[in-house]
Amino acid sequence: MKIYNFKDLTQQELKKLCSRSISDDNLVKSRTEEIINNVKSNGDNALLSYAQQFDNIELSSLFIDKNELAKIAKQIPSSVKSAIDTAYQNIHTFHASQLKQEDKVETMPGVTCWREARAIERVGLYIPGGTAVLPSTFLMLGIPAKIAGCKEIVVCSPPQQDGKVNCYIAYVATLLNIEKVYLVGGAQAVAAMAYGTESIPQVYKIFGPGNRYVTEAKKQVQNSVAIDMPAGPSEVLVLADDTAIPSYVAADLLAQAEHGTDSQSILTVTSNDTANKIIQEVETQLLALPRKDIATAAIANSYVMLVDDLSQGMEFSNLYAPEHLILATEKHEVLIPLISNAGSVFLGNLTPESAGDYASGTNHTLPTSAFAKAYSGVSIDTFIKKITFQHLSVNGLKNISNTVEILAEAEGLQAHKNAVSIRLKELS
Ligand SMILES: NC(=O)c1ccc[n+]([C@@H]2O[C@H](COP(=O)([O-])OP(=O)(O)OC[C@H]3O[C@@H](n4cnc5c(N)ncnc54)[C@H](O)[C@@H]3O)[C@@H](O)[C@H]2O)c1
Ligand SMILES: N[C@H](CO)Cc1c[nH]c[nH+]1
Ligand SMILES: [Zn+2]
Repeated sequence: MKIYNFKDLTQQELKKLCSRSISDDNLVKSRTEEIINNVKSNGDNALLSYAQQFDNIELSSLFIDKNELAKIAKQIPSSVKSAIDTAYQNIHTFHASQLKQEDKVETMPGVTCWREARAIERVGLYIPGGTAVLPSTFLMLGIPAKIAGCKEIVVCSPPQQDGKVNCYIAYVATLLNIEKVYLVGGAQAVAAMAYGTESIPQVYKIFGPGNRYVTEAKKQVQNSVAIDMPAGPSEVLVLADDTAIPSYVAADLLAQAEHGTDSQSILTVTSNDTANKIIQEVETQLLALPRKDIATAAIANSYVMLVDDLSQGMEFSNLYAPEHLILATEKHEVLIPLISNAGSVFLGNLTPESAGDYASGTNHTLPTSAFAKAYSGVSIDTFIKKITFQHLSVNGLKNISNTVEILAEAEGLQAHKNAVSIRLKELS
């Protein structure tokens, strides 16, 4: 891993190090555009031919229905079933706690304003399945969608080699009472949910992480459909000092590196000595990983940032705005107020990022590519809209009328003024 020293870098150099751009970004953009246009024009036929091209499978059906999902789900080993059940409970508990009704507010006597939440009626969930099938993502998206009360939940995930989904995905589908899982991956799945095809219903909002094609497609369809956020290749920034445990930090860096060759794991560290111990551990642990090649490529795409102290480390972290921030230090409490940009934060040496990936309860669908500067991770809020309401009593109308009439006149909008005056006249 290349080592940089924060205080030696110019603003321009820091900006470049924080950018997640990759040399073939333009190629991904144009291929994605082509895929979206093809799905728009050719619907299901385009989806079937992409399944052949990208997933090496000739599909006889574009979906698996509820009955078949229930049959496949029975193959799940009991240990995995109970791990999914525990994760389900924790994720459900944390997300259910986010459902809150807001108070009505009287802004002036007789003028009452409030907001009420309504679920987005039709949502589309993308469950990644290219380099690894992620039933955990199905839990992370399906549970809040159900709690929020979304009526129609469309689920897309790439097909397996047998033209079906695996038993973990099928089991989660049965837990969530999902009608169908569509066997479509990549940019084509996003296009299908954005515009609809003969088989796949058009939705109002698309959720879920994915590779660069999926994430680029979500960005490109935004003129027709809402999206949760850009949630692309996984990334982590670990901020470590001399109280960090090198083997733990190395394991955390590798956990995100094994997701994909374009993942990034950044070590921000207060001493050269700790940096070297951690790098050594990364090299050792890497050799034992089954996904060694993927993780090696991601580590080659990563780096170490040396900082003078933890607060300078936080300054860099806020610039980088990581999807995951791990504070590998005993002094994590005092750093919390300094965090301004991060998707999800893991505090202290005993809190591995994998806990949040699977089972602690927080959501693992999080903004990448520095979008943590402006977006939050998925939560109940992502699946609802908030509608504002207002009611004016007689007193309220009298109290507000003068202000509205003067402002309407100032804007030259006579009809706006009339809408108040006509009511006021009736009252006098
Ligand atoms: N940010 C988050 O919250 C979060 C959460 C979980 C996973 N992730 C990320 O999701 C990603 C999952 O990626 P994945 O690839 O394993 O699965 P994926 O399901 O996102 O993508 C697989 C699909 O990509 C398409 N594809 C593959 N190569 C293509 C090409 N050359 N041209 C066009 N389309 C192509 C295929 O249709 C394939 O079915 C990883 O990068 C992981 O780090 C992010
Ligand atoms: N780390 C991923 C989010 O970037 C989520 C995940 C799913 N499975 C394992 N990890
Ligand atoms: Zn992960």
